[in-house]
Amino acid sequence: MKIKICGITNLEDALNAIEAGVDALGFVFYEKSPRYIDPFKAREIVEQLPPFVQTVALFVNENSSFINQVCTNAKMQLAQIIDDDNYTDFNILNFKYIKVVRAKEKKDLIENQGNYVLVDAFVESFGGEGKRVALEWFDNIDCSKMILAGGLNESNLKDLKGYNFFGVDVSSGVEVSKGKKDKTKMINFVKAVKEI
Ligand SMILES: O=C(O)c1ccccc1N[C@@H]1O[C@H](COP(=O)(O)O)[C@@H](O)[C@H]1O
Repeated sequence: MKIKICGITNLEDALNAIEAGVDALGFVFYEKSPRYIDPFKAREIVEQLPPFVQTVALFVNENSSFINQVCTNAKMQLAQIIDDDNYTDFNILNFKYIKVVRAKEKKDLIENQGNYVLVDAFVESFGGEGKRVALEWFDNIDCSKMILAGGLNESNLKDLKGYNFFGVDVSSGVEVSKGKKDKTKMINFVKAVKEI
């Protein structure tokens, strides 16, 4: 199962996450988030990373030229896009992307089966609040292309057994405070994923 840690704001956390064994690092380019990072500061971090780690740029209701510009400036490889208001024209994006499904009910999952999507719990602030998606909504759903986010931590990952998620994404569950990751929590999170 692939593992992404989101809300990276500094090099130390990025390197600790990689040492723990994650596949992808997320950078938040949504200015209202406490985990926001300036694109050029993100680039400085990215330039010091080892190979084979995917860099993911998170956007909330942004137009495609902004997304292209930030991904270029910050050297991002994949855009993670919340697009509730249809601001993004996906046809003119220069980068690979994954859409975020902010799940409010099981129907939201049924509609997105078979596509690579990141499923997060619906929260007014758009994410990073530790709120979980009701796991029973995934019963009888094909989760093999879904990345689950929302309220995951080292203790509740065992609940995902049997669902066959493509990946998991975490932010607050591995933090000491908003925007600062905890090395031990990241190590334990990765270990717990491998035990699923
Ligand atoms: O992390 C944020 O601050 C954030 C802001 C706006 C939209 C999304 C955000 N984070 C995403 O939310 C998921 C779930 O976070 P958590 O694990 O429940 O704290 C996280 O994986 C980010 O992709």
